[in-house]
Amino acid sequence: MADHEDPKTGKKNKGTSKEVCGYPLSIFFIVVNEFCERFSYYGMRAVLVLYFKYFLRWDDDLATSIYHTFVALCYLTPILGAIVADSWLGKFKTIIYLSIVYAIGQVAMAVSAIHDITDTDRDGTPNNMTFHVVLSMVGLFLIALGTGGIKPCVAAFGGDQFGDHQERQRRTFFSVFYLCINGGSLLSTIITPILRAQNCGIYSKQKCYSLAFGVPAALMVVALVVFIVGSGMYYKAKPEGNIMGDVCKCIGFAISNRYKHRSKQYPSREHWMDWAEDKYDKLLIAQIKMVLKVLFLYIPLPMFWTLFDQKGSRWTLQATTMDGNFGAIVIQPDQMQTVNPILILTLVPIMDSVIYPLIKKCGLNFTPLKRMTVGMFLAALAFVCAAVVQIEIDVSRKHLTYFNLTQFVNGMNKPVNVSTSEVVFGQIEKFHYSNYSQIRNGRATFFLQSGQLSCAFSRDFGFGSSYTFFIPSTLSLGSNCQESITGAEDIKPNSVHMALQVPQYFFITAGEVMFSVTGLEFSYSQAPSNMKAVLQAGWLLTVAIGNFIVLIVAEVAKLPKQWTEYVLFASLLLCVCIIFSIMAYFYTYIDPTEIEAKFRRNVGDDDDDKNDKQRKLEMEMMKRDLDRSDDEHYKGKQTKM
Ligand SMILES: N[C@@H](Cc1ccccc1)C(=O)N[C@@H](Cc1ccccc1)C(=O)O
Repeated sequence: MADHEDPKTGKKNKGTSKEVCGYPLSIFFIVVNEFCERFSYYGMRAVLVLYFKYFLRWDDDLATSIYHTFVALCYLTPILGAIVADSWLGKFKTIIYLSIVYAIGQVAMAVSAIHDITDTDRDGTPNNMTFHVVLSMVGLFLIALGTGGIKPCVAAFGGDQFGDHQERQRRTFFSVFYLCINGGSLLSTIITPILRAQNCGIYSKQKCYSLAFGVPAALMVVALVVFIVGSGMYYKAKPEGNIMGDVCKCIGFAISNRYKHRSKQYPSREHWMDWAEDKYDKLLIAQIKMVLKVLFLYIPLPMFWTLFDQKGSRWTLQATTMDGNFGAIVIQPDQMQTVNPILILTLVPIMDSVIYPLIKKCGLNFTPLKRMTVGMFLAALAFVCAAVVQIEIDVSRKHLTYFNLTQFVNGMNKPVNVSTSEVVFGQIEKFHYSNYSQIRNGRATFFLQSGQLSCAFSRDFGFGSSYTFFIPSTLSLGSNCQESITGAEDIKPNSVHMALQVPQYFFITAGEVMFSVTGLEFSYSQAPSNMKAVLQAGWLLTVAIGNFIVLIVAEVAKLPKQWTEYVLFASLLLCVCIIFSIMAYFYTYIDPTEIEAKFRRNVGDDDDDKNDKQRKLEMEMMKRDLDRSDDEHYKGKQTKM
């Protein structure tokens, strides 16, 4: 791509690569890269807990804690990636290097799941579990570093490809980007569990975790290759030195200088950051003000993610107490989560092409911060729906889980062994009964074996039901178990249907579209040019904090009824939403490029005395614009909430 120099800013122009329908061709490679990367991440995550539980043989508590620690790490590492990108390597190289780390991590996970490597006695189970545990932990650490590290860079790098004249296209890009994330995650959350359920192995056949991790690993390699192929077409903004170090030093100097001049004899300055002017460049101070303004606005945001991320935990647990029978198909509780990406794929185009233009036609200025406020409100509404569904479940609930309890009574004059592919009832002595065992809902096949007698029968199980099966005394070699074995329903299945969760999924996803898609673009558009990735990382940090709040609130509140916890979260978000709307009201949108350009121009004009007055005036205006949120001066370009 040929970069052109902007005579005003002195910087390389972007948005000048080959264009297709007004979009830079380079973004095609970026969105395909994101699709493959998200496939890789969500696909691996979908089977991770089961890998811990069934392959590494950890208990539920350990599996859950390591899983959440991994997810939290994935949202903390963006800061690292952003600092490396903005201060040292630039976004392009950071994405390449960290993608390699990421792919190595995925391959390590796939290798760690090959049981044959240490299965020396060839019984189908690994003999050196330490090898598998260590390799998978190393793999997960590399993945967290890779996925988190590149996350703020890819979105910001995509935004960088657009020129100033392509603001509308850039907004559409962030929507398409979000669609790709959800397309990739939807496919992978459907495919990897299917791959896991296959049997594979050299000496003995086991559930194929290596394939379930191997395919995401391959997709990560594809993501990297696609990104490299687009290399010649990208606009690559150069990193501007250790910007984070400069920012910290500048803030530190402003604070200490302000403290040194605390006496009343010194005139006050408009903004506390202005105390850094004695030593630091005005442009850097202006850029720091821009970042601080946005970061201040971020303070209430973690509460949104606190509610959002409970889809995967609380809502899935809620689904386990519901009836997932949809006639032709039976939906498992964890499969309900795919409703989110499905709705995203439908709602993003509807919002972009119908709802937002319609609102605009009605003369309403639906600014990004207004959208985010509405998004928060919708998420709170989703939790009100979840509370109503929970009350419905509590009223009608017969049983606590989506497993069904099943026992056998052996009426034969000899012992019998009963098992399914997942559960072993063990040997039931003659005229005895077995303990209750948990059977998954849906269709289950039981295998009976007693001496020469061997037969099977299948039954459908409703959610949360309990059954007793009678093995008749007449059962003998050649009997048809399907007909001979009778069952009695001790407890009726759950009666509240999983479809009732659809409204809460709808509201939380509509909220996500308004909040998350908009926030992603807002974080990009309001960041100074040299801190785009840093602000993306700040945005992702709100996700990490939101996840910690879930743990804290659930631990501290310890409410006896689940529905009251949902109401508590809805109320908290509603309060936060009101606070955010007030903060947003006082926020003035800025155009960082324009402000930076003016600062640069003024530095360039330094020795031009004729422009001195004009320069001073412009600088004052820009400073005022950054300092005072009620400033209406740049009304054309910069609007309020
Ligand atoms: N809607 C989610 C993807 C998802 C897919 C399957 C189950 C649950 C979620 C999404 O778009 N995620 C984005 C943005 C995001 C959202 C929450 C926390 C961090 C980022 C993503 O980049 O993964």
